[in-house]
Amino acid sequence: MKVFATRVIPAEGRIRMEQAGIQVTEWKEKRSLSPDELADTLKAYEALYYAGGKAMNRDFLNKCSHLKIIALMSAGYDNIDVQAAKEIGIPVTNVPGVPSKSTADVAFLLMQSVARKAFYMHKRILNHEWGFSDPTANLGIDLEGKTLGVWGLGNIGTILARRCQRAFDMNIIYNNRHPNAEAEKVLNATYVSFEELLHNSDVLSVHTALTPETKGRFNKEVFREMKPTSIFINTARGGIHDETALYEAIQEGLIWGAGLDVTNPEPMSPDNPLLSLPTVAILPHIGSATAETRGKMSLLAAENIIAAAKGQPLPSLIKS
Ligand SMILES: NC(=O)c1ccc[n+]([C@@H]2O[C@H](COP(=O)([O-])OP(=O)(O)OC[C@H]3O[C@@H](n4cnc5c(N)ncnc54)[C@H](O)[C@@H]3O)[C@@H](O)[C@H]2O)c1
Ligand SMILES: O=C(O)[C@H](O)CO
Repeated sequence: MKVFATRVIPAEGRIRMEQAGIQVTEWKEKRSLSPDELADTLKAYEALYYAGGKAMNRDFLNKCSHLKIIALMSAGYDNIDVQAAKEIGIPVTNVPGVPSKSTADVAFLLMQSVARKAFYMHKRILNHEWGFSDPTANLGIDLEGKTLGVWGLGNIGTILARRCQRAFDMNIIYNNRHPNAEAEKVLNATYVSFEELLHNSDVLSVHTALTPETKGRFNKEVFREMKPTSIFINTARGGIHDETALYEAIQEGLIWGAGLDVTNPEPMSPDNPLLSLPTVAILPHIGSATAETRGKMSLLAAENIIAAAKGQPLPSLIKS
């Protein structure tokens, strides 16, 4: 089988495929191929190893109906029309659960960074503005004993909740499509309505997928319902919050601050006013970016390709 990868992929995954006799070609340029360029390129391949790039809509998928598999090297699959792929007959796989710990760690990092204005303090040092002696200056917020609200208590939300409970003895509330009895038992978490989540969270962390239902959900009206001392965290997808509304909400004191690993669009413009706020911490979508996790993600995507080549059941086929 001949596989085209949309980026240079971690060696673990590439070597695994090569050992299985699969020929892997990687797109090595920094710019992403346009959908038309990618569709043209794929005429010479039987499988797509998607490690980032442009969104894959029905029109693109129709042009690639010969593919035996599209293997995503991500947990999220909002970048592809899975329903269209199913109708066209292209199986799509992802890497569910593999990036969860590393991504929960980034959410944990962001909430502490916002609570203590860490990114802003770093910028001040670079600007020769170290010298604060006033005991009322530089004040942050303690997280100990506060309430973490998780929107979407799945793989990542559950790990974050456990981290917060162990490190800061935080109380856990959550809202999910369905109550999660197992998590409630392990975390002593309480299921609440979306409105209660907004009203009662000191830190509100978003972990749902980006879907038509979650898109733009965190708008000005929603931020208005949150505590003025609360911290908004999003490591899921930038499309879930409205960035202008988020900026206004912090400026107007509707919430205390925000930590984002995902923005809308990506990359975020360096001129975005959010970047100038002391209680904001923004990272360039690095949730899964550790050597260990990226290696494991690349391996599971490779295993899916190998299974497709052998005509075996795919380890992590997206069914919906
Ligand atoms: N920043 C990163 O690098 C990074 C890494 C991995 C995943 N992600 C993102 O994080 C998301 C979550 O990943 P996960 O592995 O925890 O997924 P998951 O499927 O295990 O958990 C998502 C949870 O959200 C719930 N949910 C979905 N829609 C909802 C809604 N409208 N209201 C309430 N709850 C809803 C689901 O029931 C589920 O419990 C992914 O979809 C992906 O977009 C980001
Ligand atoms: O969904 C994921 O796994 C990450 O966001 C990387 O795309």
